Amino acid sequence: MGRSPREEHGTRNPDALIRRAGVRADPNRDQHFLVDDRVVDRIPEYGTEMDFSHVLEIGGGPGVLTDRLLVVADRVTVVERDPKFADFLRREFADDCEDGRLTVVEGDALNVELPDFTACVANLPYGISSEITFRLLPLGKPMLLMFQQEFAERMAGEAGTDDYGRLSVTAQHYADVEVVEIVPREAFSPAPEVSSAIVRTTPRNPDYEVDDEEFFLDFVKAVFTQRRKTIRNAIRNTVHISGLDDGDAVVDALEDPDPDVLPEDILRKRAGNVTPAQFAAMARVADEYGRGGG
Ligand SMILES: C[S@@+](CC[C@H](N)C(=O)[O-])C[C@H]1O[C@@H](n2cnc3c(N)ncnc32)[C@H](O)[C@@H]1O
Repeated sequence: MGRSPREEHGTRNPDALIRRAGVRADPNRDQHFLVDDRVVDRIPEYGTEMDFSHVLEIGGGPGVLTDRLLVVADRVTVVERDPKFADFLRREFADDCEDGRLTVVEGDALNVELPDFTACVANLPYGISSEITFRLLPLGKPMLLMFQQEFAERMAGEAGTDDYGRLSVTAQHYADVEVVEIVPREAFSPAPEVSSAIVRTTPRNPDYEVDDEEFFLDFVKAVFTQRRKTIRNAIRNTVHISGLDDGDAVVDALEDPDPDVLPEDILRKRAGNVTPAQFAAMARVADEYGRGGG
């Protein structure tokens, strides 16, 4: 049928793709391309439970991952900001574009309109890791994303560990987050300064209740800005961030918390030891006693 070279030769070789693209990678524009075939081959394998009918890829570059995604997905939409790479992807995968199996969207992944995708798989531009992740997570789709290792571990961090922080609570509010593979610098060209890690996110409803999501996320952000302080002081000192009208009233209400949802010493704890469910319970109290003059 004269389809893509994939059908005759299997998947495309990363070095050959980069050579054919003929564009020098610019690390200042978050361009670090995967060159280790074994890593690229494993990425979709972490998503065997995912619905790959329409996969979104952010940052296609020379198309190493795009090529693998076209093997496992019915359809792929790739967003690429650099016009030279977007143009290359359209040429290199011309057959897939013509068939409607690949759509190349040229633009900034933070602003473009995203399609109605079923899963997202990407070796992300690290400069926008946080912003793009929090654009995608609320959409409730499963994802396999490559991050800097430290960022990945903070996303997956559990209460009581060094990695646990605002990023852990907010990411895990939307999904279960697992680090599935650490990827060494040498797997990329040019090699980035630090190791990377592949994260799998599986959307879920949290096992706690939040009435006002925006306030909950602001409250978590506020308290973590003072992670070395006790919760008592952190709540009082950060009303300008959490948006509370009366931090003292919240502290008073938490002196004698509901033992079913909060430990009696919650005010003496520090943010790093407070679980997401406990944050949610505190946010409910804060909402009731500390907002709107209530
Ligand atoms: C880390 S590279 C990954 C390339 C390729 N997927 C791979 O694994 O080899 C990130 C890619 O994202 C592109 N990029 C950077 N910022 C972007 C943005 N804001 N929106 C869309 N693409 C972006 C870069 O041009 C680059 O091609």
